[in-house]
Amino acid sequence: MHEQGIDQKDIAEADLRTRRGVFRAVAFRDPVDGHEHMALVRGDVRGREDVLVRMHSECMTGDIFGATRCECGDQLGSALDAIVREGAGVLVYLRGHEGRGIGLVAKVRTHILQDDQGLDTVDSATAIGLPVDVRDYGPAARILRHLGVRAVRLMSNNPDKVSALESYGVAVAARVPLLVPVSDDNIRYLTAKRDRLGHDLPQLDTPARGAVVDGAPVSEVR
Ligand SMILES: Nc1nc2c(ncn2[C@@H]2O[C@H](COP(=O)(O)OP(=O)(O)OP(=O)(O)O)[C@@H](O)[C@H]2O)c(=O)[nH]1
Ligand SMILES: [Zn+2]
Repeated sequence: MHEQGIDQKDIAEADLRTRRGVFRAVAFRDPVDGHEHMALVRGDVRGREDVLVRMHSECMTGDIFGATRCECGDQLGSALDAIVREGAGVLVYLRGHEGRGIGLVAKVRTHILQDDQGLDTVDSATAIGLPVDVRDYGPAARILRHLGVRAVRLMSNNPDKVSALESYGVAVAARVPLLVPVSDDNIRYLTAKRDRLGHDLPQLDTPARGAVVDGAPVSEVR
């Protein structure tokens, strides 16, 4: 099968100083989905088989405005901190993933149903005739290949993301939990992800809710 690479005209990179550290910011337009995505790269990742990687799905409410009903904003910060601690790694920020791929307006519609009718994150999507998850991880696989990453340690609590990335030919050496503390605001969302979507969220079981993990690569699974 012919494999589509990223054309030089569709990619540009520069150093980016952030509050969390300095990264190489690699902006690229994906040849398949046409979205502009960004990879933040730290350290030397080319040719390595143990690269700490986060594939982060765009969540405007959580990432930009710090909404507390989901844990996206905390995960974004924790993943960058983990990469800085590690000395090397890649965070791929994936556009077009808003609302697990249904878009921002539709996601906010699901919030209305969650708030007014008590539906969870799964039923609130299907209630408006939309799929629960239509994200494509091809762009992440293509930029990781472009960066010369040979295998990754994937920061995620979602086992499906491991198989999705592997289906694009990127080897996943391990899954690294990226757990944020449970709060009154996010407990409904986290519980639904565990019970309906099969995410591995052990912090929901610990009695000392809120005291757990900060995104450090605590223990690697598989
Ligand atoms: N449809 C919908 N999407 C949501 C909702 N809350 C958050 N999202 C989106 O969910 C995406 C993140 O996916 P999650 O299911 O939280 O987590 P994940 O990426 O599968 O797993 P992790 O790697 O462990 O973070 C982001 O794009 C959010 O915009 C919601 O209530 N409804
Ligand atoms: Zn979110």
